[in-house]
Amino acid sequence: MTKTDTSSRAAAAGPAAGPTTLEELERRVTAHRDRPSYGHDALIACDRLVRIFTTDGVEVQALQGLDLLVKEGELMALVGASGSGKSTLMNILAGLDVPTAGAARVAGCDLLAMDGKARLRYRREVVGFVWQQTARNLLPYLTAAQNVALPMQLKGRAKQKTERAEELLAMLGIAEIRDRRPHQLSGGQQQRVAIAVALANNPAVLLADEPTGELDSATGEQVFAAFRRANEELGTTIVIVTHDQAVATEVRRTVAIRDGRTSSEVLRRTEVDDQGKESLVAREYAMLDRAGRLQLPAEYTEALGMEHRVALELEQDHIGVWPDDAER
Ligand SMILES: Nc1ncnc2c1ncn2[C@@H]1O[C@H](COP(=O)(O)OP(=O)(O)OP(=O)(O)O)[C@@H](O)[C@H]1O
Repeated sequence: MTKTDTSSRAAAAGPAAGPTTLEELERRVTAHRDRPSYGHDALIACDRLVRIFTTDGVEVQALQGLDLLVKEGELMALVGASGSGKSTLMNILAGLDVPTAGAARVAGCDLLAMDGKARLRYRREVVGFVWQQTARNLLPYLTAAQNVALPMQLKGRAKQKTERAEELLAMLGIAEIRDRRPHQLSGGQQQRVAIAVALANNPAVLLADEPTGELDSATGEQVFAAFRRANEELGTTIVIVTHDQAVATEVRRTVAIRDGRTSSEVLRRTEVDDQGKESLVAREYAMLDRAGRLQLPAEYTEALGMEHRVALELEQDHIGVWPDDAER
């Protein structure tokens, strides 16, 4: 696609591309200037996030300008092929790693500007996390209730800790295992205790990296139900990285990451037909990044033989993308 190509086609596209008056231009400039900043109302806002790893002189760009907004109270899933950058993003959001460039803000905390003390407070109080490896989430010599109480003790909330630990275990349906140590629990029970631990200090965000990865599907469902419960009862914002199709399709929003960027999103909503029958409707969206770049799904471009150059047409309510017709 060349510039001339786009503008000549756009010029032919009718009213949307019609002549522009000075007033119209001024109005657009003012509207642009007065626009709220990117992600101003989001709880998690990643803006052109870059993470470059250098090992033995070789650079790997794990995140290549990733944009992501998550609203307060959302329960959403992140999916993507191995190596696409999911864990890198989660480690940054968890405050365990620092991005190379870009901006990332979680619950008002600037993840690039925090000093060591602020980072520690962030990890203890603002975010909670649940890892795939069940053993990584819990201390083996403490009981379930003691594991849940520990983060509160570290924060200096020793008084309420026993009561809150029991409340959380009960909410997640595992009150009866409070006095057992991790090795006396099933994988699913361990992950539910891990969720209670992560929720102990009432974090703004709960992050989970493949939390059902080591579990069979029935147990995975129970663990996912515990996340849903936490989201509904406590209003905690939850981001789950998953390969598990069942989890990915159970949430209202699934964001796909490809080559270190968010590439597409599936939104699901419940529709009620004339007979009052409910059904879940899913729609896939492509992501337009802040530089105006769009990743077209490979199966679409391959089906139409689109490779390097495509033709664009601006219409009143959509933009058309056509295979290259320059040589015809
Ligand atoms: N500490 C590191 N040092 C060097 N390269 C790294 C490091 N961590 C991640 N990478 C590289 O960055 C890219 C993204 O890795 P990441 O672990 O974020 O992917 P992922 O989507 O979580 O994959 P998976 O689903 O397999 O866990 C990969 O190419 C990986 O090899």
